[in-house]
Amino acid sequence: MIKAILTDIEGTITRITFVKDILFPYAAAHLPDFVRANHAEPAVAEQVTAVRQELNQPTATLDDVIDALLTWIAEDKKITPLKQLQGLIWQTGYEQGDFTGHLYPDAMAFLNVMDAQDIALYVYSSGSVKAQQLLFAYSDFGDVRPLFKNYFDTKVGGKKEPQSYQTILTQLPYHAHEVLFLSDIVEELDAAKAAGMATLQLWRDNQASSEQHRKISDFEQFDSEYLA
Ligand SMILES: CSCCC(=O)C(=O)COP(=O)(O)O
Ligand SMILES: [Mg+2]
Repeated sequence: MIKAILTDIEGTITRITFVKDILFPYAAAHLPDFVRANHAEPAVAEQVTAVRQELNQPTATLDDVIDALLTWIAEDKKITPLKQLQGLIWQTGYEQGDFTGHLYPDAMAFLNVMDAQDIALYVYSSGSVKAQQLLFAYSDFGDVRPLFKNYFDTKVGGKKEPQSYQTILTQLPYHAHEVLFLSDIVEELDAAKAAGMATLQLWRDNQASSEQHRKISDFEQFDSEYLA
C-alpha cells in the first residue's frame, strides 16, 4: 500500500520547456554578473570552490569558473554547484515577477487529491532545494509549498543512482515499497525501483519508456490501483 509519493519536477509536474526556455536562459544571462558581484558571499564562495574541485583546478580564475558554469548550463549538466547557484539566481526572477513556476493543471489537481487522501508528498529534483521551493512558492497556482513534507536534491546523489533513493528512504518514515516515485526519465525510475520503490512514468513528451515501469500521459490517467 502506497503511503508516500516522491516526485520529480521537470517533465513530470512541470513543463520541460519552462525549465529549458525560461529558467536556464535566465540563469545563463545573469550568472556572470551574479558570480562576480557575490563571489565573496559564503553561499556563493562555497559553490565557486566546489566548481574548482569539480574541474580539478584549485587555482581556476573566476572567469574560468564562470565559463565552466555557462558550458554546464548549455549542456544541461546536473552538477551540484551549478544547480545551487541557479537557485540563488532564479530568486530575483521570481521576486520581480519575471516568470512564475509552471505546474501542469493535471499535476496540481493530482497533488491536491493525494494530499486530501493523506498520501505524504515529497520532491526529488536535480534543481536545488532552494530552486524547488521557489518554483512552488511562486507557482502559477500561488504558494503550494504546504503540500510537501520535504525536498531532496543532488546533495543526496544523482537521480540515476540507486544509492540516492536509499539515502532518501533513510529520511522517510516509510518502507521502500510504500513509496511511489514519479518521473519522466527511465534511468531515474530504474534507480528508484532498484532501491525498492514503486514507480510510475509520466510519459508526456514521447520520451523513451520501458516495460519495467507503468506509464501515464498525464495525471488524469492516474488510477487508484497505482496506490495498491
Ligand atoms: C526545480 S526547478 C529547476 C529544474 C532544474 O534545474 C532541473 O535540472 C530539473 O531537473 P529534474 O530532476 O526536476 O528533472
Ligand atoms: Mg524530470
